[in-house]
Amino acid sequence: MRLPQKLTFTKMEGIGNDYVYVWFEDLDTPLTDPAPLAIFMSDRNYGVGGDGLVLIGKSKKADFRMRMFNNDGSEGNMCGNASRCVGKFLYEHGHTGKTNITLETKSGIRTLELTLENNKVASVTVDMGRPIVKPADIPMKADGETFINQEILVNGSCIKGTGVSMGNPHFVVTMHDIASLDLPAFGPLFEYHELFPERVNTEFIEVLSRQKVRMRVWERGSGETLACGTGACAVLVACVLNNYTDKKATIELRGGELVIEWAEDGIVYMTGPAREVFSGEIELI
Ligand SMILES: N[C@H](CCC[C@H](N)C(=O)O)C(=O)O
Repeated sequence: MRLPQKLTFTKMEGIGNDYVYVWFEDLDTPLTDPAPLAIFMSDRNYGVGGDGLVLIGKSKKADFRMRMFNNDGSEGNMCGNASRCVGKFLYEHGHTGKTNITLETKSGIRTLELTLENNKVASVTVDMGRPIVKPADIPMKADGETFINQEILVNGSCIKGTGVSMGNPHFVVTMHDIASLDLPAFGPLFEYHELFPERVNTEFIEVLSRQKVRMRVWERGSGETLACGTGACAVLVACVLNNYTDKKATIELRGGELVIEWAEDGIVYMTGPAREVFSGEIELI
């Protein structure tokens, strides 16, 4: 099935992590390789503009399915901010009347709990699954059962960090004054570090209290974004493993705040807003 000449899209953002959303009835057949479409649609000069592209469609295993692509065209296994926006899109564009939706992702089936205000989706709570901390499964080229506050050599400097996967790989680094970090220079040194065979999303954090953490993120495949949902979850998990915070905390990101809880059932829950910016139609070049 070929791509249509014109594509209807919806631009949405989850605390500033903005993606272009496209509904495809069947996510397997419409595109042989979605990467070029993701690169074009994400382009802030020649396309719609965003941190990436999210395709939404029907699923054989859950209510719906999403596939997300970073703005370099690489496919991510899970996207926390996008999953909240998908919930809002599905409800407000008439694809469902349910406020409890199951969503098939590359990292497993997630549950979305929509909170309505005046029949609009005000916030969404997502079951983000169980964190993975064994280095081989993150994946990281390191032995052992965990990689907690251990050193890696970055550009000649020893940097301590904690490895966590939320379906996608994360490395959490505690620093002073993250606002002054030159992320465009520093971020790629982690993203392409030899320790991470599938690259990595890196979070740089300041612990403000046992209930609040400030973070910036350099995302695999998208660079610095204003927010990263899976990253916020990885930060909470890393902070609990290092006894920096309680098992529920507010994560302050450049684009806004997320409440993350690592519950007694072992699942990490993320709660936050989702917003539709505009919809439109674009001629594919
Ligand atoms: N760049 C990530 C995917 C997007 C994650 C982030 N935007 C989120 O909200 O979780 C990766 O390649 O693993």
